[in-house]
Amino acid sequence: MIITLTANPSLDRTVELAAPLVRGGVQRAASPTRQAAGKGVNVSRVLAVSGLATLAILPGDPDDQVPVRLRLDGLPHLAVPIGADLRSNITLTEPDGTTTKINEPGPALSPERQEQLASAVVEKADGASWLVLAGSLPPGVPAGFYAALTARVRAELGGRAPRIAGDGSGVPLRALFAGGPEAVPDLLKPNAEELAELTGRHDEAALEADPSRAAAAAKLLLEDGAGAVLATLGSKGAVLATRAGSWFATHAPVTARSTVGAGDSSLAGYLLAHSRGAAAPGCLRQAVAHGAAAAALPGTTLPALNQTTPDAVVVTAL
Ligand SMILES: O=P(O)(O)OC[C@@]1(O)O[C@H](CO)[C@@H](O)[C@@H]1O
Repeated sequence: MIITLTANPSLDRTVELAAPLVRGGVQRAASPTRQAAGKGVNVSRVLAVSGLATLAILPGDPDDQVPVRLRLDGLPHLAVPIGADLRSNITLTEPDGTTTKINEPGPALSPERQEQLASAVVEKADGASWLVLAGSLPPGVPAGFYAALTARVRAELGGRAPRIAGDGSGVPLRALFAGGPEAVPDLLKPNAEELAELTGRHDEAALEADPSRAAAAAKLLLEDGAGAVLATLGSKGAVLATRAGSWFATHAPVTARSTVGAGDSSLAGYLLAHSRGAAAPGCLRQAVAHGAAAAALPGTTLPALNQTTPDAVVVTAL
């Protein structure tokens, strides 16, 4: 069982433009779609569609659009009521695959709601194989929320605690490394921008352009205690750094329609392969195959295992 926590879920609204975006103009949308989403929800969706047992934990009232859609979609989830509407995030895609995203802050979570969410996670994580802590934190939630939860899960569950993966950006990820060794995740999944921000090593473009630089930056996070770092590098592929070695993987070119959810799909691909006993290069291969398949799909549409092409991925040791 893989548990995901999305502290700040969203209703993702995607507008596919039939022509390039004209700022200040009026344009007609080709096909608007709405999907219950957020980083952890997306990871759970990819796992579920490929047959892995998963539970998505999130805040949300029973009649909110996000839990309502999750029920209709049949995705196993646990929504902790918060008495407020969840956010709606907007994605604009252009014909050349350019993806523009506008994310709302989300509703504030009171300390009482935060505790309800955290205790639901501790209860459900008991005996799970992985716990994924993913996405931004809504207003009112302290930056150290994921770090404190990681340490609490390990302290309360001891040997029954799952491995913990962190996926997201900015302050909550940095806090994982500031919270002492017991808060550092087993797996971290930054993109190039997040890796640059976390390590202060190079800028995003330099890391995307040069896998060895990305691996060197990822190794700094291993020195800080992370078990493994899966750094996604957009259309270039991804780097996996572990104590046993580092690898770079790249996929044959795909025509991108929307990159939303590509990173979440990569993480899910990694977890799928890991759950099936694959070694590190095999986990990286499936991560990149899932990321590429997601980029070729519209909006926040996410791929099943049989829509991915791991044979089109080349993995090299660094
Ligand atoms: O604002 P956050 O929590 O960082 O990211 C939220 C989000 O952009 O992440 C997913 C894609 O990774 C989308 O489904 C969702 O809208």
